[in-house]
Amino acid sequence: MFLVGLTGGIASGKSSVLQVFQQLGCAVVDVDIIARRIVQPGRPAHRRIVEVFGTEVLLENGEINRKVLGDLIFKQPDQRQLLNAITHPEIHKEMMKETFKYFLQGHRYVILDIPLLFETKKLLRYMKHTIVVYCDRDTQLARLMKRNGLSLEDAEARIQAQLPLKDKVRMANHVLDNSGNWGDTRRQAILLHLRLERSLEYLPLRLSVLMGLAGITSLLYLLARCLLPSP
Ligand SMILES: CC(C)(COP(=O)(O)OP(=O)(O)OC[C@H]1O[C@@H](n2cnc3c(N)ncnc32)[C@H](O)[C@@H]1O)[C@@H](O)C(=O)NCCC(=O)NCCS
Ligand SMILES: Nc1ncnc2c1ncn2[C@@H]1O[C@H](COP(=O)(O)OP(=O)(O)OP(=O)(O)O)[C@@H](O)[C@H]1O
Repeated sequence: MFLVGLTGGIASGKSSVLQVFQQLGCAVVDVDIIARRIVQPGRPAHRRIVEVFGTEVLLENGEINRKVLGDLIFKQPDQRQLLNAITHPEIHKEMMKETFKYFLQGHRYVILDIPLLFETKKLLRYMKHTIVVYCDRDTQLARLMKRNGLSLEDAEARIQAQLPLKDKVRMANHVLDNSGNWGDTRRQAILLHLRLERSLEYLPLRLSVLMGLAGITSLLYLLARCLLPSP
């Protein structure tokens, strides 16, 4: 089994693209969903968040007030680091569990949507392929403001909290341009899926060619030893 890391910028279209892969039958892991699960009341990360950030970041029902915590951490890098230090180890544990479950189910590869794949770099070494979902900055800003109902200032703060998307494009093996209409992005994702599948077929083929070559070499060696007179 191999792993494919899907990443991009905030609101660049990662979740939408992940859904396409899921519809095509791929095993997918969505880190944003895991990040929401591990901060539910009663979980260790929830307790740590309240200890560090206080009860001001809670809703009346005890759940995390994501708007308040978001406004805090996207504007203050030191606060963001504190939150990352609490949540990331828990997120990684859950990610590994979900990926292992897919491995046991016999999936040959898993696509993981990891927003901070290139920022934290920790998980990069496990990825055979990396995909960046890109869109130009104005489109990203407009989609983020619309989806989250954010002001220009708040949306810009969220984009600034991550590496520039253009840098991520340079680091990726595959890039999906989601600046245009959704149909176009969907087509790009389907084509990439076919390429990934082909690379899977290629692997066993390459392995059998190598094993065949090794077999022929050993055979020739044995023949040479039998036929040639010993010194
Ligand atoms: C700050 C929180 C409460 C804001 O919640 P909100 O519902 O508004 O956003 P959501 O969780 O849907 O995340 C939306 C996007 O924000 C970006 N983002 C989230 N956390 C971070 C972070 N710590 N640093 C930079 N970008 C981030 C990602 O692109 C993510 O896809 C939440 O994002 C959170 O708990 N973040 C810490 C966990 C984390 O690092 N998640 C990112 C995946 S590793
Ligand atoms: N090609 C497109 N045309 C128009 N709207 C789009 C397109 N792609 C995505 N969107 C919209 O842009 C918003 C962001 O998309 P999406 O949630 O998939 O991004 P994301 O990268 O997963 O975001 P986040 O980083 O916050 O998790 C959504 O409201 C989505 O419906």
